Amino acid sequence: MTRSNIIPVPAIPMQAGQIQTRLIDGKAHAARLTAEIELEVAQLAEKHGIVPGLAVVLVGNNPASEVYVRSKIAHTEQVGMRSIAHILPGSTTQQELLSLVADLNADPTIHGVLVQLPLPRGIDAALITSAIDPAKDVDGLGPMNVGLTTLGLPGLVPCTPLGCLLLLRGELGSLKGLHAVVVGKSNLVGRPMAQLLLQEECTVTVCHVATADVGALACLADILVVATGHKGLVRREWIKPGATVIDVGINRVTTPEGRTRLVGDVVFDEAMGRAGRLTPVPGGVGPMTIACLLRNTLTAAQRSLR
Ligand SMILES: Nc1nc2c(c(=O)[nH]1)N[C@@H](CN(C=O)c1ccc(C(=O)N[C@@H](CCC(=O)O)C(=O)O)cc1)CN2
Ligand SMILES: [Mg+2]
Repeated sequence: MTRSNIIPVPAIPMQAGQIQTRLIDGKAHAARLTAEIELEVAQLAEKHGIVPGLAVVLVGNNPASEVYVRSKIAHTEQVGMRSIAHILPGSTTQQELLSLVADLNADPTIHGVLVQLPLPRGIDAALITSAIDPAKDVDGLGPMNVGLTTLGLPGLVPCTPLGCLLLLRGELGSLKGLHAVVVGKSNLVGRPMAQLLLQEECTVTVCHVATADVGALACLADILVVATGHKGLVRREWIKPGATVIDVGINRVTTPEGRTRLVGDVVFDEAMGRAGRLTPVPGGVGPMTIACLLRNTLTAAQRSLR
């Protein structure tokens, strides 16, 4: 290369004390994981003649859930697994749903069962997730898998926190001794996330809606995981310079031009130049949720051979 074909790149002005934030590419991490899964699915078919089967149950017509379910089905089939969709009307009763779950539990061609959340009013989500056979509970949300995750024993780990953990391990290596602050205590993300980080020998602080000064705790974190569903919650001062920030929030906002776009719980522009590493929304945690669902479905099928 001669000097003449080096195109000068305009310098991006960095303020004093600013950090060059590395964006965590969730799509790339998920693509690597998915490629491994695809190989293992082929091996399972070749050696044992088994094709993992995933039953996806959607009740009602929540537009976001419809998108996620379509995406789950498409990704399942892309890696060579089978997916069986049960799309039920919003009028479905709890008893009808329990009866479907019982049928899926008894079906030997189904290795994974998931019921998309949220469920319509009148259906007790905890009752439904508890009814899924723990060996097929690929969302890891039933009491047996929650218990196994808490004890650090091999079960099925909830997809979003597992995805966050794989991103953190992939980016940072060992997490031992790091201070992790988890903001949010949902069954889907916050609680299992805290347990997984504890398993990695992090020092874990969990903040939630009743925590007095979340910012004062958040800014002590080497790893900050935010899963609250409140857009704009995490401002620059909440982030310790150089911290790794995992933004699990997915909030739909309308731009002044009338378009819808997704934002996280972290004010992205303020986190840039402050965090050491940051997951974008979209393209951060979301793709890993789907990849981990595939991982859990494959694991459930592999374990069914034992
Ligand atoms: N039974 C379950 N219900 C729900 C879960 C779950 O893990 N199990 N998680 C969420 C929704 N969810 C999967 O179900 C999910 C959310 C987001 C994404 C994702 O890929 N997001 C993209 C953006 C996609 C978009 O444009 O909307 C991203 O962040 O890049 C995947 C899965 C609640 N319910
Ligand atoms: Mg994301």
